Amino acid sequence: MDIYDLSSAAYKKARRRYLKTTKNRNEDLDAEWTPFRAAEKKYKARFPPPDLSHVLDLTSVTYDAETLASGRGFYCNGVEIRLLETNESMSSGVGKAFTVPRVPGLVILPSFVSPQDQRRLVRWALRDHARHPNETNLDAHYILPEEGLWNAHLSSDPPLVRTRACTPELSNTKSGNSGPRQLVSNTPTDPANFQSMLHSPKPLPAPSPTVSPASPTTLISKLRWANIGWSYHWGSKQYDFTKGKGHVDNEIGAICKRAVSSVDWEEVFGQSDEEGWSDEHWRNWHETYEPDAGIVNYYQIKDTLMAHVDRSEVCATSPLVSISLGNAAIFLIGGLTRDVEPTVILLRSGDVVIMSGPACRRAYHGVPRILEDTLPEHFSLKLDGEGLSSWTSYELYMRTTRININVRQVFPKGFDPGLQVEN
Ligand SMILES: O=C(O)CCC(=O)C(=O)O
Ligand SMILES: [Fe+2]
Repeated sequence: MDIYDLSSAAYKKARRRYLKTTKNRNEDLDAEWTPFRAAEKKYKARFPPPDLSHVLDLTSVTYDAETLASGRGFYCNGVEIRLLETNESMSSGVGKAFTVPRVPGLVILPSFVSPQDQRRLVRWALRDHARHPNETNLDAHYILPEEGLWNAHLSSDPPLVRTRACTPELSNTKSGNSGPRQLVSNTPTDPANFQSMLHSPKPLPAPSPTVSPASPTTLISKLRWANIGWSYHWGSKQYDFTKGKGHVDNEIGAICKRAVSSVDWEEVFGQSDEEGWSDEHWRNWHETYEPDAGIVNYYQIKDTLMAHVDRSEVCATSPLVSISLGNAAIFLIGGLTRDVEPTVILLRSGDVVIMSGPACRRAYHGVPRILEDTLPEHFSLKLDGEGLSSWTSYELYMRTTRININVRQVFPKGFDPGLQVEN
């Protein structure tokens, strides 16, 4: 038949028809997509590269005294924002706090963490935190080295990291029997487990006896998260309080508290007419805020975090503080459903985002894109009082990485979950 002759008119006609219907089908699919999904798709696309002209970039924002005196919001790349702290002269956004009226309760503090502190936090996240007793995504499969994965990776004679399934002496122990956690075994799109959506295009190996021992250097590139404080159970999407209250690093806690107390919450509440905002508890955040849980996310350049809501905390309105380090990211934040068009925000190294109050704490958000080659210069420079050689391996890792330290408060301050917990 003519249709099998690639040069025939019949074939060409059929191909035109096929392309047309496929295009229509794709357009139908696009039409079904929620605004949130459409934005994810747009910013995730490698080609053509996304247009960033509608992305809120607070380090480049400028404003004048007149605008500020008027008390009105002003626009950055089409996104309405308000400045919380007053400043008399024309100034840049660095060192200030901004709100986004479309997302009541969202506060952004550009460059809140100094370059030195950013590097300290990177060291902490890799060397001190991604190791026992803090759970990581790798624990499902591997018995991570006693000295920590990062130290093993740097060692001149790195040990091979053994797998759980291949370790006979552990197979009868409680942890051996409990099997690998569900997180890594879920497919990236499994809605039962949002953190599984933090994925690379090459998914982590499924937990099975066939997982092979690996070098610490290979595993470092597969590190995706490490738990902070109260242990989170990914299968049930609940905190597992029986595991005891894990420690929240003092410096992390201090940065989060400093961020929360640097904000004039009266002003934030005053901008919103949302029901419940006048509640005393929220007004007194700066006094009652005490972070007790969280996660460190380690994104490689092609990783994404799909739309989700962090709803497991008992304190449904207490601030969630999120610190960005390394390469910049596109952060989307919408509303209570995926039908709300998200605001698109560029998060750079050192930026702190606070998600607070009933609307913002239950808003869908996600990270569809890490922007390659956006590691700030201060990650490559020699900083005073810090040995350059010891920093080089961190810089190398960070060239293709974004780290996000995401800190929450599960319980109101002083609340005792009333469990017999092991420490
Ligand atoms: O990486 C980010 O900026 C956000 C991470 C996040 O939303 C989460 O860990 O729940
Ligand atoms: Fe989140």
